[in-house]
Amino acid sequence: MSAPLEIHVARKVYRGAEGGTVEAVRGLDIAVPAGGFTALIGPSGCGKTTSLRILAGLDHDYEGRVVLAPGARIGFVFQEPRLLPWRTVEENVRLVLDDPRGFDPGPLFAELGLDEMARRYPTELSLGLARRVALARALAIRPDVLLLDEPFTSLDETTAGRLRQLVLAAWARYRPTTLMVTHNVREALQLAERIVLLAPRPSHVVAEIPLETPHAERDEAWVEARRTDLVRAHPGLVA
Ligand SMILES: Nc1ncnc2c1ncn2[C@@H]1O[C@H](COP(=O)(O)OP(=O)(O)OP(=O)(O)O)[C@@H](O)[C@H]1O
Repeated sequence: MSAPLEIHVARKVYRGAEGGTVEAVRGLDIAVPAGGFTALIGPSGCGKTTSLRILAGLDHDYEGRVVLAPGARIGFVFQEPRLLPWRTVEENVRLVLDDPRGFDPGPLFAELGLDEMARRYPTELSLGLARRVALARALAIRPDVLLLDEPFTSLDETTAGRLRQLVLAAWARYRPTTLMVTHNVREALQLAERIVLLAPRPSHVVAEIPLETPHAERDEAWVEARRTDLVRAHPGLVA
């Protein structure tokens, strides 16, 4: 199942312990249609993670609103895998489920190349495998909404490429409404149906770029041509 999502943040301010403030977001409005895949790109520190946390209901201290279907299930893949080291891979995934006993990890683990890993502990995994487990944990709840916070950073290009294909395949199969934060324009061009570009802090939307070309037709030449267009159109924001 998919559910549309909207986030409207008039203002989000962080207050430091010593009284200082950081205005992270001002006038941000993003909507993702049900089953869509949107990539969120913006300069470092502009408020992307802040926006995902607000969407996921992890931060209520802001002016604005989030619109989600009642009861929508949200899967969140954080920047770091955040696995419990004293639990096995399978236990880490079961932990987030309402009905862990009714869950058969077989098909999902096979799809993500994790079937040999179920009984391992997170410390035995490479970062790429740990990221796959984090993705499995997010998908296991059959999310209506999938939030991905730079899920491929710090991976070598081969591992990142494989994980991108797994994310794309999972999105195509289950069609959760997906919002992915990334710094990587090529990655956004490969995966998303739309790119939303954010301004430097306090973030707001600068441009929305629809990507209508079918994924199968997005070869390297297409990605490079679109990236060059974006760099020209938004110098300083897209590298
Ligand atoms: N808990 C906090 N307390 C104070 N300031 C914070 C806190 N969390 C984030 N900030 C500040 O708010 C701004 C936005 O942070 P956020 O992590 O959302 O940015 P981001 O776009 O995700 O960054 P990056 O691309 O580097 O991951 C930054 O200037 C950050 O330093």
